[in-house]
Amino acid sequence: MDEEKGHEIAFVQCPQHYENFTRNDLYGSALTIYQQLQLHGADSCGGPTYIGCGCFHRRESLTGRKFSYQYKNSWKTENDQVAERSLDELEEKSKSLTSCAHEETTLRGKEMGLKYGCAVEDVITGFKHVPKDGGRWVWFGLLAAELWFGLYYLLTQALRWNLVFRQPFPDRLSQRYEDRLPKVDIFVCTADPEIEPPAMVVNTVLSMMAYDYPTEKLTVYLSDDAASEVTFYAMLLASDFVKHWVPFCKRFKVEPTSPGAYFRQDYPLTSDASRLKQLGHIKKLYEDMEKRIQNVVKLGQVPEEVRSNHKGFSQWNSYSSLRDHDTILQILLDKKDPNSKDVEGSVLPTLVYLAREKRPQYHHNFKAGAMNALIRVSSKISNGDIILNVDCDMYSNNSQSLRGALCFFMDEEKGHEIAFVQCPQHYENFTRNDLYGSALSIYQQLELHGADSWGGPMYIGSGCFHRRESLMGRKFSYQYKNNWKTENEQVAETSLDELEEKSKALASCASEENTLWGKEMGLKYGCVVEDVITGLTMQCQGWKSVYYNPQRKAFLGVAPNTLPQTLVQHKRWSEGHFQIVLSKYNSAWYGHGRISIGLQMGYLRYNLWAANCLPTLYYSIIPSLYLLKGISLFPQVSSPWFIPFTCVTLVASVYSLYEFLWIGGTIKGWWNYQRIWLYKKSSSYLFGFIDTTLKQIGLSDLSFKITPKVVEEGVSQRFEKEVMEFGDSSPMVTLLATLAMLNLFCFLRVLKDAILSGLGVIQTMIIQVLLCGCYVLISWPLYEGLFLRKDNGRLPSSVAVKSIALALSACVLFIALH
Ligand SMILES: O=c1ccn([C@@H]2O[C@H](COP(=O)(O)OP(=O)(O)O[C@H]3O[C@H](CO)[C@@H](O)[C@H](O)[C@H]3O)[C@@H](O)[C@H]2O)c(=O)[nH]1
Ligand SMILES: [Mn+2]
Repeated sequence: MDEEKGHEIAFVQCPQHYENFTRNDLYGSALTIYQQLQLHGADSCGGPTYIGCGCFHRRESLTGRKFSYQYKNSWKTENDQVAERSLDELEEKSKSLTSCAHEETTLRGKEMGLKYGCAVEDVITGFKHVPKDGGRWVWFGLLAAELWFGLYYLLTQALRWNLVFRQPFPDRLSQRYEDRLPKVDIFVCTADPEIEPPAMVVNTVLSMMAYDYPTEKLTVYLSDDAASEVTFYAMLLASDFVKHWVPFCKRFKVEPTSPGAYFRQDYPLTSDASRLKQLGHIKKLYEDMEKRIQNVVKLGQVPEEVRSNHKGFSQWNSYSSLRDHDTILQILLDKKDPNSKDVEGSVLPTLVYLAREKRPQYHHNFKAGAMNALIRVSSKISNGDIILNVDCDMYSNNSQSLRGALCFFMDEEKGHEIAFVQCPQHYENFTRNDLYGSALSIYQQLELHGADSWGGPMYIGSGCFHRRESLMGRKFSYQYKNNWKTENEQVAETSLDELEEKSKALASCASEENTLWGKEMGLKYGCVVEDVITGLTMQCQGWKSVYYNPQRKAFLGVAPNTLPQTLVQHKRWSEGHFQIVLSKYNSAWYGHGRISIGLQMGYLRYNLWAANCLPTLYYSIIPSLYLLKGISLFPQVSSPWFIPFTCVTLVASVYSLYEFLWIGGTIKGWWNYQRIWLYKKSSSYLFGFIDTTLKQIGLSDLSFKITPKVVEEGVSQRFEKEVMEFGDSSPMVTLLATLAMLNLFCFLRVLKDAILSGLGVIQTMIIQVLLCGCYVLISWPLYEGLFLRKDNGRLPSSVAVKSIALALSACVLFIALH
C-alpha cells in the first residue's frame, strides 16, 4: 500500500523458517544462505523469487495482468459479488471453478495463475513479474565495455607522456674509439624458402656485410630453419658476389647496401665514366647471381654438377626431413682463408651458414630456438660483444646505423647500462595511406619514443642491437663496466675445419638439455613474442634500452600486403602478448619495483591487446541489434549526459587524428588505421584470445605462422592502388564480413523506419544510429569486396552467402527471442 512504489509490487515473499531446526542444521534444511542472504540480494535487483509458501500476492498479477506504469492500486473493500447470493448457490458456482473441464482452452497455467509443467511452478511464476525495463542489463554491458576502454586509454597515455628522441654522433665515435670498436655479430633468421625467397635473404645478408665498419670485426650468420639447399646455394653465390659488392659500396658510399634495393631505386646518375663502368659491371654481376638463384628456385633443387662442386652440400646427405636432420654449418668466408679476400685484397666479414639440428622429439622453439643456437655457435666462431638481429627481409638501409647504435653502448656515462638498442621496423612496400596500418606508425614513431622515457623500448625482434652479455642472462649491477674484446683470440689457434666441427656441436638439440637456455639464458621459450618477453626480463634485471630512430631509416623490410596476412600476424602478436599477461612475467607484478610504472603500463598496453576483443564485439553488435527493437541504450540528445558522452568521443577522435597527422600520416591513412584497428580487435584479437586460453588449458599447441614476404603480381598491383585484398575465406575474414552485414541490416532497418514513420526514431537513438552508421561507413571496402568487385582479391561468394545468412539469423533470432 506504499503510495509511491506499492503499485509495482506483485508479491511479498517471506522466508520459510522451520520449527524442527537443530543448532548445526545437519541437512542444511534451514536454507539459511538463500533466505538470509541471497533473497535479500535478489531484492535489490527487482525483488526475490517467489518460493512457494509464505508469499502474499496481488490477485491481479497472479491472474496474469502485466505491469504498466499507468497501473494504480484500486482495491475493493467490500464483498460485493457474494452479498446477493445464497450460500448454497455460491458453493455450487465455486465448485464448478475447480472442475477439470474449467481450464480447458483457457490460459490458465500459461498466462494466468501459476504456471504448469515445471516442478518449481512458483519460481517461474515469480519471474514473469519482474518489471521488464528494456535493456538494463544490456546497458550494464555497455558500461563495462566503456570502463574497459577508458582504462585501456589510460594505459596508452603512459606512452605519450614524454617522448624521447635520440641523436648519436658517429663521427665522434670514430675519433675516439676507431681502433677499440667491439666485434659485432649479425644474425639473420630465415625459415621458409617459399615465403622468404632466397634472393631476398641474400640481399639482406649482403647489405649487412657492407656496413661501414671494420670488416675484420664483422661476422654475419644466417640461420636457416628450413635447412634449404637452395638458400645455401644462394649464400654460396653471395659469398662470391660480396667480393665485388663490398669494395664497390665502400668506394662509392652506396646506400642502401642491399644490391637488390640499390638497383631498384633511381640511383644517382653520374657523369663519372669510371664509376659508370663499374656500376654497369656490378649490376651485371648482380643480375647474373639473381638469375642463377631464380633458376634453382624454379627447379626446386640444386643441380648435381653444382652440388659436387662444393663440399658444403655433402652435409645434406644425411638429411631426412625438415624436422629431422643434423646440424649443417658452413663457414663460407673467413678471415684466415686467403680465398676470403675481396677483389681488392681486403679482408671480408666472416660469413656463416647455419641450419641447427632438428629432431622430432625436441621442440625447436621457432625463432627463439634459432637465435639461441646462433648465440652459442657465434660464441665459438667470433664471439662478438654486440649482436644485431634482423629478420631475413629487413635489409640495412643505412650503413651508418651500426656505428650510430654503438654510440649508445659506448657512451662513457650511461653506455654500460644498456642491454639493447632497438631500431624501428620500417617497410619498403609502403603506400601513402597505409591500407593495412602495416607501417605501425603510431607504435614506431610515437609510442616507442614514449617508452624510451620510461627506461627504454621493448625488444621487438628485427632491427635490434644487443649486448651479448645481457642476452646471455647476465643481470645488471652498478659495478658492471664495458670490457670488450677487440681481437679474435679464440679462433687463432684452431683450424677452420676443427672450428666448424666444434661449433656444430653447439647447434645440436642435446646441447640445450638440462641447461638454462630458453629460461634464464638467451631468448625465452614458450611465447610467440619471444622478443618482447625477453626484453621485458632484461629490463626487469636492471638493464636499460634505447630507441634509435635515425633520419635515414636503419632497416627496411616487407610488411604484410593482404588483409588475411595482416590479421594472422596480429593474431600471433596478440596471442604472444596475452601469454605474457597470463604468465609469471606479467609486467603488472613481475615488473613491479623492477621497472618504472610508466613502462609497466606501456607493456600492459600491448600485452592486453587481445582483451579488447570482447568489449569491441559487444559494442559493435549489441547497440545495432537494439536498433531493431527501437530501444535506446545511450543518452538522448535532451539528456545532460549527452554532452560529456559526445565530447569524450569527439575529443578522443580528433586527438588521435591530430597525432596521426603529426607523425606524418594522411587523413585517409588515419581512417584506414581506425578500420584496421577495429578489424584486428574484432577478429585477430578474438582468435588470439581464444587460442591463448585453449593453450593455457592444454588444448592447443604453440604455433608460429611466418609472415609471407613475397607478393604475387595481381596482388601487388592492388596493393599499390590501396584496394583491399581479401583473397581467401579464412574464418577471421568471414567474421568481419558477418559483422559488417549485421550492421548494414540494422542500419537499413532504421533508415526504413525513419522514412516510414519520421525522424523521431533516429532522434531518440541518435548515438546508436551514428555508431551503426560509422560501422557501415568504415566497412565500405568489405561491402565492395562482397558485392561490387570482380578482381581476384574480392571476397569469395561463399563468404557472402555465409555472412548474410549468419547476420540475418542473428537479427531474426534477436527479434524473435526478445
Ligand atoms: O621457426 C621459425 C620461425 C620464424 N623464424 C624467423 O623469425 C623471423 C620472424 O618471423 P616473421 O614471420 O617475419 O615475423 P614478423 O611478423 O615480422 O614478427 C615480428 O615479431 C616476431 C615475434 O612475433 C619477431 O620474432 C620478429 O622478429 C618480428 O619482426 C623471420 O625471419 C623467420 O624466418 C625462424 O627463424 N624460425
Ligand atoms: Mn618479419
